[in-house]
Amino acid sequence: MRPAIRLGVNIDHVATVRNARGGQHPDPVAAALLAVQSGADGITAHLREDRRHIRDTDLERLRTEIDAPLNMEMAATDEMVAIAQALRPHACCLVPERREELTTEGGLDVAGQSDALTPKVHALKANGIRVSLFIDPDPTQIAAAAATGAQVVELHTGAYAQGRAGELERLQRAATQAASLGLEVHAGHGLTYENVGPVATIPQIRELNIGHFLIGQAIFDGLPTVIATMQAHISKAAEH
Ligand SMILES: CC(=O)[C@@H](O)[C@H](O)COP(=O)(O)O
Ligand SMILES: NCC(=O)COP(=O)(O)O
Repeated sequence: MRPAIRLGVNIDHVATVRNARGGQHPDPVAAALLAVQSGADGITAHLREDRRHIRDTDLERLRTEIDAPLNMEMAATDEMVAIAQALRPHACCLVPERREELTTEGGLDVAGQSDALTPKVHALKANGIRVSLFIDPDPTQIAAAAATGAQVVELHTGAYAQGRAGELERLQRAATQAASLGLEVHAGHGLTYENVGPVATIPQIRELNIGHFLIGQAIFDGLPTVIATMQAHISKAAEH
C-alpha cells in the first residue's frame, strides 16, 4: 500500500501580502498554524537572499511555534547554510535564486556545481537536517543529486504546470530513476487543483510542496477549505 502523499504548504505569499504595507498582518506564522490545524503535513518557507517575502524572524518563529516539520527553502550560499545550521529545521531544500527572477525559474544545476554543493549538503546533514535538492526532472541532475549525499530530490513541476509537452513523462521517468538511486522523491512549483492529479499518480512521490495557488485561492475560500480540497484531489489521484 502506497503511503499517503504529504502536503507541504508554502506560506511565502502570506508574507508577500504582509510586506506590501510594511506591517505585521497577515502573519505568516499564524497562517502556518492554521494550515497545520487544517491538515497540512508540513510547512515550507523560502528565505530568499533578498528577503522579499519570508524574513529571518518569520523562520525563527516558525521553528519554535509550529508543531510540524519545517522545510526551509534556501539558496546554497554560506549565509543560508549558517542560518540553517543555527535554526536546525526538519529539512532544507536547496533552490536556485536569481535576484531579478519573479519566482524560481529552473532547477538547481547540481551537475554543474557538485564540488561546491556537496560540502554544503554534508554540513546540513551533520546538523540532523534532511537535505533536498530542487531540480529539473533531468537524468543527469538526478544522478548528480544522489552523488552529493542528499536524501531527497524535489522535482520542479513548473514546466509541467505551464503545459509543456512531454513534461509529465519526464517527471515519471525522473521519479523512477531517483527512487532507484535511493532518493526520496518530492515535487512542487505551480501546482493547482487542476494539474496536481497526474503528478500525484506518480507512485514514487512522497511529498508535494504547494504554495502560491493555495494562498491565492484561500483569499476566496479560506485556508482550511483549500487545504482540504487540495488534499482530496491528491488522495483521489494517488488511489489510481
Ligand atoms: C522552489 C519553488 O518553486 C518555490 O518553493 C519557491 O519558493 C518559489 O519562490 P517564490 O515563493 O518566491 O515564488
Ligand atoms: N517548492 C515548491 C513550493 O514550495 C511551492 O511552489 P508554488 O506552489 O508556490 O509554485
